[in-house]
Amino acid sequence: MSDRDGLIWFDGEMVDWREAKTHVLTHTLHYGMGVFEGVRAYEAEQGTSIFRLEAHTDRLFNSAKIMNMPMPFSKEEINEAQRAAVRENNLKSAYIRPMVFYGSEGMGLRADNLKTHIIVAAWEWGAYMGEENLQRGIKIATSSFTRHHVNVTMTKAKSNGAYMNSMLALQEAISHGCDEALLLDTEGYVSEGSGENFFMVKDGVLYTPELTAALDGITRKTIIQMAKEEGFEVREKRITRDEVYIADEAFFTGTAAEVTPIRELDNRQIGSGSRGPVTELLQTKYFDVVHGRSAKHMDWLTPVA
Ligand SMILES: Cc1[nH+]cc(COP(=O)(O)O)c(CN[C@@H](CCC(=O)O)C(=O)O)c1O
Repeated sequence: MSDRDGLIWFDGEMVDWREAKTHVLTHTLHYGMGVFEGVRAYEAEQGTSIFRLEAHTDRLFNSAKIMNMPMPFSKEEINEAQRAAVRENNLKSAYIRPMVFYGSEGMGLRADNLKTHIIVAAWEWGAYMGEENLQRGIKIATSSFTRHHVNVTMTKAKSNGAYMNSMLALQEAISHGCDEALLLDTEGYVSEGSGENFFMVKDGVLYTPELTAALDGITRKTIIQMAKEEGFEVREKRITRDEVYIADEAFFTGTAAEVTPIRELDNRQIGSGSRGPVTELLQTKYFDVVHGRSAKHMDWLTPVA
């Protein structure tokens, strides 16, 4: 990722991609206290536009507040930094990574006189789990790793260190021939994927876990609103893994994953074993909105030009 042409926004300046470096004694590198966002810009009718920019920036600031990290720039400055990162790199579509970290001003857990730094990088990043899986659906397995306890890791913050749990779960799933992991919470109920929120469909009703241990996903929020606009009932409830086994459809949502159908969990085929009709309808609606093809929700798109 480090050796490429381009520019990265770093503490208020656009710097050469290869020069956007930090010292090996950077505090966040050692202790993992940092917060980040995953945001997407899409080619749209009205030009390249960032999807739900303000919602992502709000969450970034909320994550920093939860971690008690002072923010040295305003929300408006970070919104503009994301627009600039896409625009200055001449990207037609992009995955955008704002990240807030403590620098090398000190070491140790006391975190005295540390300075908060912010970078915003943007690059081309296609379908998170492959174009073919957007239709075919993915194969997942229940993880042996439990999702964070809500009083151990602050799960409403998108914090750097929380993703060791995600990486361990995803690596385990891949080692067992699966595409993704499904993590249960500390009480054994379905929580979310390593980097996605979870939905299932049963008898025409959409179900998604109560947030508790899961990240308050912006795509989750978007799909819930779109589903209700289409007349579907959406219930947030405690879901058990065996309810997923006998579901009619299941899918993940996330900025990177977008709307990814799930065809199998723990060697049990879900419904038809490929993308279901409700999943397809919501996936199509989602892609129409992010590409500016839908009259609805144009306010969710922020042009970068
Ligand atoms: C744990 C987790 N849960 C749910 C979501 C969905 O949230 P939202 O993007 O607001 O709908 C994400 C985003 N995962 C990001 C990180 C992916 C990565 O590989 O890094 C993302 O999708 O950008 C998570 O990391």
